[in-house]
Amino acid sequence: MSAMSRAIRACAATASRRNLSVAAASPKEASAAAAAALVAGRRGGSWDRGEDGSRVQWVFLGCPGVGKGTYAGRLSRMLGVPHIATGDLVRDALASQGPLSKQLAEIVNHGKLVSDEIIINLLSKRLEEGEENGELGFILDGFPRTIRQAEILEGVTDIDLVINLKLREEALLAKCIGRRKCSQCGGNFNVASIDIEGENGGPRMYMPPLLPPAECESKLITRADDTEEVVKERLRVYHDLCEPVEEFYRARGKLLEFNLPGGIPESWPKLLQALNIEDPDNKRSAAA
Ligand SMILES: Nc1ncnc2c1ncn2[C@@H]1O[C@H](COP(=O)(O)OP(=O)(O)O)[C@@H](O)[C@H]1O
Repeated sequence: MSAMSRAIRACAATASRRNLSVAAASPKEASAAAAAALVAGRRGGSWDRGEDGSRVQWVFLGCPGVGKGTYAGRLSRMLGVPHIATGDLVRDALASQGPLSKQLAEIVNHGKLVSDEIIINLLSKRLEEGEENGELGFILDGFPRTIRQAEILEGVTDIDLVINLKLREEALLAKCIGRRKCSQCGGNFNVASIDIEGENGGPRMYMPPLLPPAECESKLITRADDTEEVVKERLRVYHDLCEPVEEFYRARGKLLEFNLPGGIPESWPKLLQALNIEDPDNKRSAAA
């Protein structure tokens, strides 16, 4: 049995143990309206884990630097489902110094995609661990990234919704290069200050830096693949290999396109609105 088929079997076994069904028939037509209706009609507008055992099984798509990790992480904490980022799984494997580590460094530090086999193995393992810990549902970030990965996922799970985050290309490179992480507390920051003129009379886009607190300042690290050259290659790879995945889900009526209007304070409430999730900050201020 090939590594790939073992991985598919592992993925399929995980899915069936988790009682996931094979994707139900979905509308054939590409349509943002279909995705919007999907969001609006879902459990009376609530995405909380339902009493019927239904749960969030979402995917985040989007170019490097768009903010998938930030928004997927926030939603995961809000909805109580795990945020599974395949980039993090890859970085953990890289840091582990195991036999895979050297092979991965060669690929990742050149901005290329890891093979479908490796990534599905890492993901299957992560899902199995989650299952052992009683996890339900997931928000996937950075997977699927190829049509083959999307087909495998579609064969073993019923993805509810795919959120495609979009940001103007000029901002993406600056955002990647500006990323910093505190090596001690793990906090994510960004030193880039983005201020771009509006397109065709549209609004100007301002994204202020997200600076670290003083105690983190001397402990900041930059990802090895966040150099200008590697980010440009990652963006190229995204357009070539990952953009067709957007079309894959668009054709199944699962894609919700979301254009980020600016930084987190501006974008987060609008994203919640697009997802038909009540903003807990509004709830709190209404109750006060
Ligand atoms: N689904 C995937 N398929 C193949 N490679 C992946 C996948 N997810 C992550 N990787 C590898 O890990 C790297 C980092 O991923 P990620 O943190 O998601 O970066 P990005 O900021 O480019 O979205 C990618 O450049 C790629 O080498």
